[in-house]
Amino acid sequence: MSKLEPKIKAEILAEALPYIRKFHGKTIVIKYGGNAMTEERLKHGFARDVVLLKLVGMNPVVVHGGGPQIDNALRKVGKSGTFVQGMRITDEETMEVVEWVLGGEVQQDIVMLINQYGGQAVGLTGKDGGLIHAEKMQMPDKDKPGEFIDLGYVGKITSINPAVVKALQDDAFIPVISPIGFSDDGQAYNINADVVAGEIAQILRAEKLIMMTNTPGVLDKKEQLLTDLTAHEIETLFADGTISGGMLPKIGSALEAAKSGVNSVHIIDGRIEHSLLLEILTEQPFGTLIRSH
Ligand SMILES: Nc1ncnc2c1ncn2[C@@H]1O[C@H](COP(=O)(O)OP(=O)(O)O)[C@@H](O)[C@H]1O
Ligand SMILES: CC(=O)N[C@@H](CCC(=O)OP(=O)(O)O)C(=O)O
Repeated sequence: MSKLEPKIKAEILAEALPYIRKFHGKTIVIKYGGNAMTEERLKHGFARDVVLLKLVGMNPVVVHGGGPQIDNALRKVGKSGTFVQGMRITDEETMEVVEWVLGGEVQQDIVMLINQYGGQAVGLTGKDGGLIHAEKMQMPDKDKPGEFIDLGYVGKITSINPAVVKALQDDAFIPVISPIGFSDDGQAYNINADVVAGEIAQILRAEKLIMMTNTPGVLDKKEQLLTDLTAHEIETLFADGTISGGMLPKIGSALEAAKSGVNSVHIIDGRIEHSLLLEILTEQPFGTLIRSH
């Protein structure tokens, strides 16, 4: 940016005006994936962008992940992560690690950085204000019809109470949500962060849901970026195996959010500096747009 001529810099800033006006007062849910926060430079850029969005009048709500960070912590205690359809099998010891990595380290790191850049972030887990109620997830076993795979303490969201998030937004705070849900008896559950982001976006009637990850967006079998996907095209990608691993819950949640009225849903490359600003404040198409039909 500093190498650009002043005229071009000014044009880029002026280009942002209609978007600032359009999204003023609107809720933007940002899923910040663990794969997009592996470098310090990216984390700082992300925090600055979130603060900028808040200062120009938008209401960013951050839902963070931390899959790679959980993997690192598990390695230190001699464990390795096992995933089934993008969900981590979570035994009791893993759940403890998930709680301190997500609800502790990762969340507090993001809160601190946002505050460092002049924002007022507040970290929440599902326990705070009864935000995320969950129960044990039952995942059907594809190979054994009628049977389920035991994923341990992986949670399915039963309800979301957005009151605490709304109160914080009204008070100029930036909520930073960890994907940990709780049952009535106080059991913690590990929930995929894409699923939480999708449901939070729906319940808050967000204008936008942006999922920041470590690919340019959704890729086809030849690794080419798919800039735009309809529900029907997504079904085909699921069926022919183009989508796998962590992209399964991501696209599933993105599509659900689009169908439930979130105006625009995007999967973007969080490894590109200021990718959030590029998506929200410029004309340039960026990543994959998920359409409801
Ligand atoms: N069709 C696809 N297009 C892009 N990425 C895909 C696709 N299918 C599977 N993936 C995988 O999904 C990953 C992103 O999901 P995930 O690892 O959960 O990231 P995050 O931490 O951002 O949620 C990519 O790094 C890639 O390995
Ligand atoms: C059930 C389940 O898989 N939970 C995820 C929660 C973190 C997450 O979703 O992180 P990313 O967004 O970085 O992938 C996990 O344990 O990795």
